[in-house]
Amino acid sequence: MADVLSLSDVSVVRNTRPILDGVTWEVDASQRWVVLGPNGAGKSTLLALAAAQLHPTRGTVTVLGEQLGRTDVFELRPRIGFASTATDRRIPGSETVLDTVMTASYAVSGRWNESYEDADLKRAHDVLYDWHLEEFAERTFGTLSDGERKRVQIARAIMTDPEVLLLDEPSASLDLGARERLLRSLASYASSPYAPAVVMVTHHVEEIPVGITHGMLLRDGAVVTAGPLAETLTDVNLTETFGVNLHVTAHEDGRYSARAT
Ligand SMILES: Nc1ncnc2c1ncn2[C@@H]1O[C@H](COP(=O)(O)OP(=O)(O)OP(=O)(O)O)[C@@H](O)[C@H]1O
Repeated sequence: MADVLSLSDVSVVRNTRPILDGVTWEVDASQRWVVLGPNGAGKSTLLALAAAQLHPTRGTVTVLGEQLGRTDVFELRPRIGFASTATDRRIPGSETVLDTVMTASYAVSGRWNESYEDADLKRAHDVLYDWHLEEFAERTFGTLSDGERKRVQIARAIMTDPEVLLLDEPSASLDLGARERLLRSLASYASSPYAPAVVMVTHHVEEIPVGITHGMLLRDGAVVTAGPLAETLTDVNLTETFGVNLHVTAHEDGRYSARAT
């Protein structure tokens, strides 16, 4: 069994409709995955299962060796780094960037009465430095641009040294410069031998950072294909996934682009 994520014939049904349908997937600690698919394909639902935020209707989901439904998710969640639009909404706008990142140690949003260790403070400053956020440490989260907020969310997700990092559309809504800077930071993170397994969701092959090793293409809640990235990102697979004739180009620097034919 894969040591990070293992899904066996998993379905999630809402209003009698399967929004994930018979998904089987294994993720190892050494792998960095991208999940691609059109709007409504079920990507965020898949990530919510991996983040132990959701239980499957059918099938089994094992996260970091713990089977959902048979484990205390409140003990499991601190081992998972998760950044998504939903986690963004939970961060109070009045919180400083430093506190936003540091409160991750206590799996809370919003500083209250926790007492922080010096080690937490040092770790938070190190993470802010790595994600080019030092100058924002005392700024409040609500005053940041979209790109800065995305970086803070990722910094918060990795503050606790998670065993798996899950990122839902980390570069959505960013301008070109902010997207490229973020992709460079993600590539540098993903290429570290000390980084945990990474799973990121995106709509665009242009948003896949260098260093991603595996890909899953999802359409209508079902896996079109999954495996090593270069084998997954083919014209035929992308065309089937997105429902338009697509041509994908693998660039020499490890990035991808795609356009309709
Ligand atoms: N609680 C729910 N009740 C009913 N339908 C839901 C629920 N949650 C999600 N869905 C539906 O399930 C489908 C998959 O949603 P999901 O957010 O996982 O897709 P996605 O691939 O992440 O989409 P997007 O790219 O647009 O963010 C969508 O059609 C969505 O409307």
